[in-house]
Amino acid sequence: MVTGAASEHIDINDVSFTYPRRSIPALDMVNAHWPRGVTALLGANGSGKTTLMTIVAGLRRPTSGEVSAADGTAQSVGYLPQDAGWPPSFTVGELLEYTVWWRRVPRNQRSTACRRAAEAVGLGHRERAKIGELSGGQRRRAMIAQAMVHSPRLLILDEPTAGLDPEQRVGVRETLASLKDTTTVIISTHIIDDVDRICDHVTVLNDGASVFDGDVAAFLSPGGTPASRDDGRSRMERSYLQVLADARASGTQR
Ligand SMILES: Nc1ncnc2c1ncn2[C@@H]1O[C@H](COP(=O)(O)OP(=O)(O)OP(=O)(O)O)[C@@H](O)[C@H]1O
Repeated sequence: MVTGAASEHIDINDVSFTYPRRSIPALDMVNAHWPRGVTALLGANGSGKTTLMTIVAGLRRPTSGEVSAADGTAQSVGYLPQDAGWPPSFTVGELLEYTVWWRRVPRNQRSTACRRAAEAVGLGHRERAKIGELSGGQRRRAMIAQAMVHSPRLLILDEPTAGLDPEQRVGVRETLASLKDTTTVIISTHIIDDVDRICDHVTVLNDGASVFDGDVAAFLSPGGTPASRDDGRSRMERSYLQVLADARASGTQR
């Protein structure tokens, strides 16, 4: 459960989680400190990103450890699950109106909030379109709008740019970058370019353990960038692979 703390950070302290009927923990003593701005949560399939996001979003309790957040942040969370579903007969506008209602946005701010969120994801002209009739990328953007329509202080997005075309991805990145000053945004992604463009902070999970947690500058020079610069990999990719190689060499994996 997320508890209050005086700092602006989200602090993840020794968080472990084991799914029922599983012997191996999905998260094993994870520590991270997420500042205001955009944090990328990286890691291979099955490394524990979704599990950690659901715990920070307050949807699961850790088996042990705790997550603490600045006062008020824990009550103001937006969450986009990886497989967000919604009744296909809802229109984009209805989805947003329903969300501001149950998120208790003051009545006189609701229509502005809905319009802003729809425009932020490039769906300002599609408010009357049914969710079920949107393309996959448009539907994803509608769900991002739904996660942020109440201006949460903590916005957690599980693979927000997956399935988007390059133009849409740029649009979503710009939207997230515009929230940097007011919101703690956590995104999980397999798209390293996303990290390079908008993230301030990086956390890498490997087999349920946190193997890197720091700002982008530190991520780009984890003990020296690998020697070869002609391997066709970007700086970010080299750093990511280096962090994983170091973790595996030092046995920080199961
Ligand atoms: N509902 C569940 N019940 C049991 N085990 C689960 C459940 N959900 C996830 N796991 C296991 O927990 C571990 C972490 O999974 P998680 O979905 O958090 O990883 P992830 O990093 O988000 O992966 P991906 O990049 O594929 O989305 C995996 O070993 C997975 O098999």
